[in-house]
Formats: sequence, structure tokens, C-alpha cells
Amino acid sequence: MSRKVNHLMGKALSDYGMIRHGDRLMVAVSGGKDSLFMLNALESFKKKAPIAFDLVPVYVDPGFDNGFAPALKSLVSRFSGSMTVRYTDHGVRAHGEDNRENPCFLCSRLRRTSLFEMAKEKGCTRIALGHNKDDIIETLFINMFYSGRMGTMVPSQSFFKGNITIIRPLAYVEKKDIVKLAKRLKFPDFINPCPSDGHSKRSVIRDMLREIYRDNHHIKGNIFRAMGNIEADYLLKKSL
Ligand SMILES: Nc1ncnc2c1ncn2[C@@H]1O[C@H](COP(=O)(O)OP(=O)(O)OP(=O)(O)O)[C@@H](O)[C@H]1O
Repeated sequence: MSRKVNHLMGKALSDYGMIRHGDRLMVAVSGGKDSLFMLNALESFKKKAPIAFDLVPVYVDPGFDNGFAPALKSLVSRFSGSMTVRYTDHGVRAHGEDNRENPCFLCSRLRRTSLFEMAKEKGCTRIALGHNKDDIIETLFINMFYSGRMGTMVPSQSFFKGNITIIRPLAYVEKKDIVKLAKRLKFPDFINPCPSDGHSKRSVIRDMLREIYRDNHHIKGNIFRAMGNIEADYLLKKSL
């Protein structure tokens, strides 16, 4: 792992107290580069860490034809423990005629419920997700543009009266650095069989930001810092 990424992940883990001695940490792996890299990085961290904790990798199969669960399981077994696969119909249901909601919205809600259930079954109190710095910035704009609110995905968030905590160890790491390292680790491209892949609001925001970043390389860092530098007195008193 590069020194920079190692430092940024370590800083996020420490800033948010993401892992404690004795934790059983469920690691949600999607087949994408971010979560695969996160699992690999957490395995390296575990070897050097002054605390002991367990990593429990899981994948929720959305139920499309030509899924990649067996290939993903075999890849994960090369550098981590045996990965549990839960076979579901989340993706198929989300794209079915009965669903009146946005498919991505329903699919991710169903997946989150499955992840919470799996954590409970496996005695895990923490769930690690592979969201990175770019995802966190994009979510801020998605929420503003499409839901009229200001907020994003936080690096650590507790649920069910603190019984389960979702953590995002890559919260400070940029996507481009993850892609570079994933290439070095020779992670294959798993073809996403989801019909909505690449057609989400996130893709629209991502394209917009790419254009904006092109002109000034400070902008990404400034947006990220702004999320921790709120001037509440300079915002509106209530929603109109
Ligand atoms: N099918 C799944 N099974 C388990 N975890 C998942 C699944 N899909 C997503 N996740 C978790 O949620 C995070 C964010 O999901 P998202 O759909 O944005 O990921 P992705 O872009 O498909 O893949 P990645 O973030 O791994 O590159 C993932 O990093 C992963 O931790």
C-alpha cells in the first residue's frame, strides 16, 4: 500500500475510533475496486495493529443472471478469510414492474437491511463500507440537488441504539489512488450485471464535478474541508 493511502486510512480509523480491541468487523464487499481494496488494506492493518480484531467479509448477491459471486469468493480467499455470500433477489425486485420507487434506492435499502441481518447473525457490531472521499463529496451534491438538504455519508454512524456502527475507513482516500493500488494488486474487473449501472444520479454529479475539478485542483479538497467547517450562522434559518 502507498504511504499516503496508508496514512489517510490510519487517520480516518483514528479520528473516528473506527475499530476497537476485540471487534468483529463485517466487511461489505461488492466486487468493486473500493471495497476489495478496503478489505485488503484492513488485512494489512490487522497484521501490524496493536489491537486484535476479526474481519468477516460478506457479499450480497443481487440475483441477476451471470452473477460473479463464485469468482469473487475465490479472489477474496486469496488474501482474506472465507467470504460469506447471501443470495437475494434485491436487484431483480428493484427493477421489477411492482416497484414504484427508484431501483437504486430500493436495491440499496434492501441491501442495507441484509447487511444488518448478516452482522447480527455473525455477531459483528461494526460494518465497514468502501465509500471513499469522492463518494462522500458526490453524496453532498446528490442530497442538495435532488433532495433539497445538506448532508452526506459520515465516516462513522451508529444504528440501533449503538448496537451496530457503520464505518467508512476509506473516507479520506481519493478514488484515483484506490484505482492505482487496485491495479497493482491485479484485482479483476467484475462486470456489473445491473441494468442501472452507470445511469444513476451519481454519474451525473460525478461528470459535473470532473469538469469543475479540471480547472482548479484545489476544489476537491476545499469541498471536503467545507463539510467540516460549517458556518451555521451564515445559512438560512429554515427550509423554504
Ligand atoms: N452487493 C454488495 N454486497 C456487499 N456489500 C456491498 C454490495 N454493494 C455495495 N456494497 C458496499 O457498499 C459500498 C458502496 O456501494 P457502491 O454501490 O457505491 O459500491 P460500488 O461502486 O459498486 O463498489 P466499490 O465501492 O466496492 O468500488 C461498497 O463499497 C461496499 O462496501
